[in-house]
Amino acid sequence: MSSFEVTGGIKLKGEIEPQGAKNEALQIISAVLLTSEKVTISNIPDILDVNNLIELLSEMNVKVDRIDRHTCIFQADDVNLNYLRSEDFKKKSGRLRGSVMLAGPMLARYKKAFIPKPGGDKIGRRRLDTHLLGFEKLGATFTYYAEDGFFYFSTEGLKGTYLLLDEPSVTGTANLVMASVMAEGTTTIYNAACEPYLQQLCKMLNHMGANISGVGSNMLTIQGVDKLYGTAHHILPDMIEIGSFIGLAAMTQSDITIRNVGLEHLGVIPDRFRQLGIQMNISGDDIHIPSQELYEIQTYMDGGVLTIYDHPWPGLTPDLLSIILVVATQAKGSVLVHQKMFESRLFFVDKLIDMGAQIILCDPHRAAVIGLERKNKLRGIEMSSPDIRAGVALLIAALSAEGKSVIQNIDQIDRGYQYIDKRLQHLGADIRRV
Ligand SMILES: CC(=O)N[C@H]1[C@@H](OP(=O)(O)OP(=O)(O)OC[C@H]2O[C@@H](n3ccc(=O)[nH]c3=O)[C@H](O)[C@@H]2O)O[C@H](CO)[C@@H](O)[C@@H]1O
Ligand SMILES: C=C(OP(=O)(O)O)C(=O)O
Repeated sequence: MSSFEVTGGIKLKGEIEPQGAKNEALQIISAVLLTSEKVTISNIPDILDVNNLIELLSEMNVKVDRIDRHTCIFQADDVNLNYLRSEDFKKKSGRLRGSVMLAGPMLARYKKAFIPKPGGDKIGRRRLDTHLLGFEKLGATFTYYAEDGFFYFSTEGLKGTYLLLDEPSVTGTANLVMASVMAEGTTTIYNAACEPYLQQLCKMLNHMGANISGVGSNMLTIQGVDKLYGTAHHILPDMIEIGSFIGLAAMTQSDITIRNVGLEHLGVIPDRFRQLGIQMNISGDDIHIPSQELYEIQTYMDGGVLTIYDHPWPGLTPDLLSIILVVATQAKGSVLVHQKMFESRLFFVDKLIDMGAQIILCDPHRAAVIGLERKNKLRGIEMSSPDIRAGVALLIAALSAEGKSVIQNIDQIDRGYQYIDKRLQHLGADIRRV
C-alpha cells in the first residue's frame, strides 16, 4: 500500500477548487437505480469510494457511460438482480459505507434488496437500525444471515406510512426517501437528517418526477408516484474538503483561495473555523485565507473555554472535528473537542502527541487541546492513517511540521480526497506518493 512522504514547514500559496461532495455523490449515484431512463451526473469526485460504487453498478449491469472522470451517464434499464447474491457483490460492497444506499432504490423498484456488512471508516459502532426499522415500517421484511452479516429484504409492495426515525441518520434518511418515492400513498419522515447531501438528493428526485416536500427540514412528506424519469444533476462542492483546506491554510500559515465553495451550503462550517481565530475573506463564492502569524481561539461570552462538538445538520458535521482538532494544536488558547457521534474517532491524537502537540484525551469522545501558539513546531514522524478524516488531519500536521513525515495507509485518504498529492504540490507542498 502507498504512503505519503511529506517535508513540512513550507508556506503554501495559490488557488484550489474543491471536488464534488463524496457523501452527496454516494446518494445520488445510488438513486440512478430508481429509473430505467438515463441520468447524467456531473462534478463526480474521482475518489476510491465513488469509483467503487460506480463499479458495483456496472457489475449490476447498469450502463455506465463515463463522459470524463467527473461526468457520467447511467442507465439502469436491465439490472442483474442475481449479481446481488454473489460473493463478488458481498466483497465489493463491503469496501464502502455508501453501498448500503443501494437497498432503498432496489426495494422501491425491484421489491428485494441486500445489505452486506457495510464498509467505511472504522470509527466506532455504526448501526443500521434506522434503515432496518424504516424499511420494516414501509412494509418490507428482512432476514439476517449472521454467518456473513448479510441482510436480505423483500416486500409485496411498499406502502407509505409515518416514520419517526430512531436518529437523524444521513444514509438512513437517504435510503428511506429513496424507498418511499414510489411507495403507495404518503410517507412522512420525521427526525429526518437534512444535510445538503439530502437536500440535493430530494431535489434530484423531484426533478425525476417524485413528490417530496419539506426539503431542508427534519420533516419530509413524500407522495408516492408510479414512475421516475431521467434527469441531469450537478453535485455540490465537498464541504468537508473545503473545511479541510481552511484548516490546512491556517495551520501552515499559507495564503490560499478556495474557489467556488457554494457558500450558501456551508452552514456553520466557516463560523467554527472563525471561532478558532482563523481569518477569512469572502469574495463572491470564493474563500480567501490570508497567511496568519497566529490565530487565537475565542472563549464563550462569559470567558469560558470553547467546546466544539458535532451535531446533525444544521450543526457541525462530525467529519470536520479531526481537522478542527489538529488546527487547534498551533492556536493561541484552548478548546475542548467533543466528538459525540463516534466513539473511536479521536484515538489518532496519539500521533499528534508524538509530534509534540499538547492534547489531553479525556475519554474516547473528548479531547482538550492546549494550543502551542507556534512557540514550538510539530515534529515530523512516521504514522499510519486510521480513517479518512484523521488521515487528512495527520497530513495537515505533517505539512506544518519540522522535518519529514511518512503517512502510511493512504488508501484511507484516497477514499475521499481527489488527487490530493498533486493538488497540494500545485500549492507548493513537498509531498510525494511512494
Ligand atoms: C457515506 C456517508 O454519508 N457517510 C456519512 C454519514 O454516515 P452514516 O449515515 O453512516 O452515519 P449516521 O448518520 O447513520 O450516524 C453516524 C453515527 O452517529 C450516531 N448518531 C447519529 C445521529 C445522531 O443524532 N446522534 C448520533 O449519535 C449514530 O448512532 C452513528 O453511530 O453520516 C455521518 C454523520 O454525519 C458522517 O460521519 C459520514 O461521513
Ligand atoms: C466517515 C466518513 O465516511 P464513510 O461514512 O463513508 O465511512 C467520512 O466521510 O468522514
